[in-house]
Amino acid sequence: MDKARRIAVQALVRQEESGFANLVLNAVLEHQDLTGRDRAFVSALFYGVTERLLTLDWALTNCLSRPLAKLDPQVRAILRSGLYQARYMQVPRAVAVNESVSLCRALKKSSAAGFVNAVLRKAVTQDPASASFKTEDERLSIQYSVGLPVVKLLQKNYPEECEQILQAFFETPRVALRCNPLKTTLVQLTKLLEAEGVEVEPGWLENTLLGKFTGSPAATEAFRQGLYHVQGQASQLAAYSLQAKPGEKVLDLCAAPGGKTLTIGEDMENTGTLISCDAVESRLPLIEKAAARAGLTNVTVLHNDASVYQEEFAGADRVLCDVPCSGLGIIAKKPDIRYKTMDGVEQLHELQAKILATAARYVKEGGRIVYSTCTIDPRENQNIVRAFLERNAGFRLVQPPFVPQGARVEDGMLTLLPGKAGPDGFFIAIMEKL
Ligand SMILES: C[S@@+](CC[C@H](N)C(=O)[O-])C[C@H]1O[C@@H](n2cnc3c(N)ncnc32)[C@H](O)[C@@H]1O
Repeated sequence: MDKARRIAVQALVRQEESGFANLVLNAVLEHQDLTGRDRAFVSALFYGVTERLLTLDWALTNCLSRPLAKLDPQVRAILRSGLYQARYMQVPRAVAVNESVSLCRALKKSSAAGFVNAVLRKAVTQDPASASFKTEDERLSIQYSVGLPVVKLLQKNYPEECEQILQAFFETPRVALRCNPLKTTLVQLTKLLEAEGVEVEPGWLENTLLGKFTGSPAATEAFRQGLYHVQGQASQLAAYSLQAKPGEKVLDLCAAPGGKTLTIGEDMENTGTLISCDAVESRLPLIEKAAARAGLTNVTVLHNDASVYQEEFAGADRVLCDVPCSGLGIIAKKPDIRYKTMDGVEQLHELQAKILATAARYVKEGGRIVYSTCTIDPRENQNIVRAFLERNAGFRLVQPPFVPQGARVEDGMLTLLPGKAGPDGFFIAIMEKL
């Protein structure tokens, strides 16, 4: 475990210097010879610290006479990881403190050992739930470890639900799976997964299962055989909302890594034409591999910018615009999003509007567009769709084919709030061309 703690600290230092949590952790773990248990510990500690960063830093700052930012990066990471273990990992306080002190020595920071010991002993007693803050936004930000820009946005748009949403960002739900009806049935898949030790229960939609895995959901024999793919229930609902039929021409304009492409291709019973594109070329093999594993041969994967018109896409029956977005609905899965500044959102709104406007030129009469995001910022959702409909009188909103319990429907537009309607925040609008 000593090695696991050291590697987690190295990953935390690396993350402060650059980049996305998952990329940093994968890079750090790549060349390490660790047992499965140690690997899981590194991952839990690294993601846990990332997830609780503002709370941890608040507690540490209360026990320091100089700014946390001025400390040596390794010492800072040791303090954060020691405090996280004591507060959130059921590691006894004395063990978390002593291991952190030993880590100082192992990382040649012996001069900081006494300091780390003293700060951690004090910091473990700090609790934001019983502390007082200048404003309610500040309390929510520290207690739920979400940056102020995101807290303000949630408070403004969802004053009643804000705290419930923030709480939901800490929850780890069962893994949602989409059964591949081209290769198996739900009954067969259930049996196979249970035989592999996975507990399952039915999900919202006909081919959905919720699984409790002990390891990776991509490590089962059933997964290798392409009998299912992993896809959040809200995401499955977005693909289902397209109601793609066999033999049709369907476009998935922002498709990587391909989750919705698979669901749509299966709904089309592997017939017709499904054009699956993404603007990031390096992500296209993800779609290709997933489609091959699922046994789909009706998918054409293309490198394409969805905001630029392509003549060959015209005459489509259905178009999915699962546009790039701020991702505020999936914070539980991507802890980096907690600390988004929301700078540059206007450019994102422009791109989203352009993709939808371009999609509208592809769809034929009686066909439909699904516009979806994994965010709950109305500026990326309702505002984009309403502005589009104002400019395009030939389209109308269609009621969703399934409304999960707790979801909101406004003029047919569906909003799922985390903790209210499933674990993920999501937006789905279905528009039909008259
Ligand atoms: C929300 S993700 C799509 C998830 C995917 N639909 C799925 O279910 O697996 C958005 C995708 O849009 C892509 N993207 C960003 N800008 C784009 C653009 N201008 N045109 C097409 N794709 C774009 C990103 O690379 C990213 O893969």
